[in-house]
Amino acid sequence: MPRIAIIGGSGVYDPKLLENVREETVETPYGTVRVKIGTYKGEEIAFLPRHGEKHSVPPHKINYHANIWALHELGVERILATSAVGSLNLDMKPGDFVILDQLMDFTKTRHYTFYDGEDSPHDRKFVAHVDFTDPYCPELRKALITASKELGFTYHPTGTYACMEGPRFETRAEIRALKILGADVVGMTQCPEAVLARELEMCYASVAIVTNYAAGISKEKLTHTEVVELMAKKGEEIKLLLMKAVEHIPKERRCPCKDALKGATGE
Ligand SMILES: O=P(O)(O)O[C@H]1O[C@H](CO)[C@@H](O)[C@H]1O
Ligand SMILES: Nc1nc2[nH]cnc2c(=O)[nH]1
Repeated sequence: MPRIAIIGGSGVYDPKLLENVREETVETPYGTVRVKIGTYKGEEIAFLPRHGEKHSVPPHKINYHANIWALHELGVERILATSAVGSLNLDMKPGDFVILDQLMDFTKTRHYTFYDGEDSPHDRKFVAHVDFTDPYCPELRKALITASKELGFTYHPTGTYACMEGPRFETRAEIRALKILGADVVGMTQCPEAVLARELEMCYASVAIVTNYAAGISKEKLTHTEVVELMAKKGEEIKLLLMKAVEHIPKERRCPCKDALKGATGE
């Protein structure tokens, strides 16, 4: 049973980092999910490409609920995710790794919780308001930071991610506003993926890979081609980083994630 999962974002579509890969189909109250499961140094790891293996699912159409619920069903406790981002911070250049520590949600049409009371399509029909002060697991962030350091990669130990609805890229004015609000990088997938993991008391952290400067900062037109091309170039490093990070994940969970529902339901 995999304790750890990797969710691959743009450019990270296959579990080439794993051996003896099999596929499991998981039925969830939100739909069916196919999850690859393999091993790395004897540790079972689940892998899920959030946009599908052929990048056929746009960010606003990803079934985040089914994905996170399926990983929970498989017994996953810890999720490491990649996300390709635009940078608003000149110190965070294309090719840099950013170990996210904060996020702001500017998405518009998404469904943000598992806890819809009586409308919930499962037996968790209670109301829950989870703490999200620190949206990323401190233990997983530490593992990603240690791995980045050990591998000698150019990385930033903190970064604030602004999640936009997409699928379009931002306007110049939107990036100007996000900069004032303190965003370092911008993407389209961390919300609701991060909070859904927290709602099921799973640890979640994301390593953002800067693929471009954001609209109005970049001198060039923004293209998804540029994003995928840079992610392909960084493929080997991303694989090394994720695997090294897995080696640093403590067996014992001593983080607040595992008790996220304590106090959240008013009980
Ligand atoms: O966040 P990931 O899945 O890496 O994808 C990023 O890349 C796409 C834009 O090129 C958007 O989906 C954005 O969120
Ligand atoms: N929203 C958004 N997502 C991205 N993913 C990679 N680059 C970008 C960007 O500039 N904006």
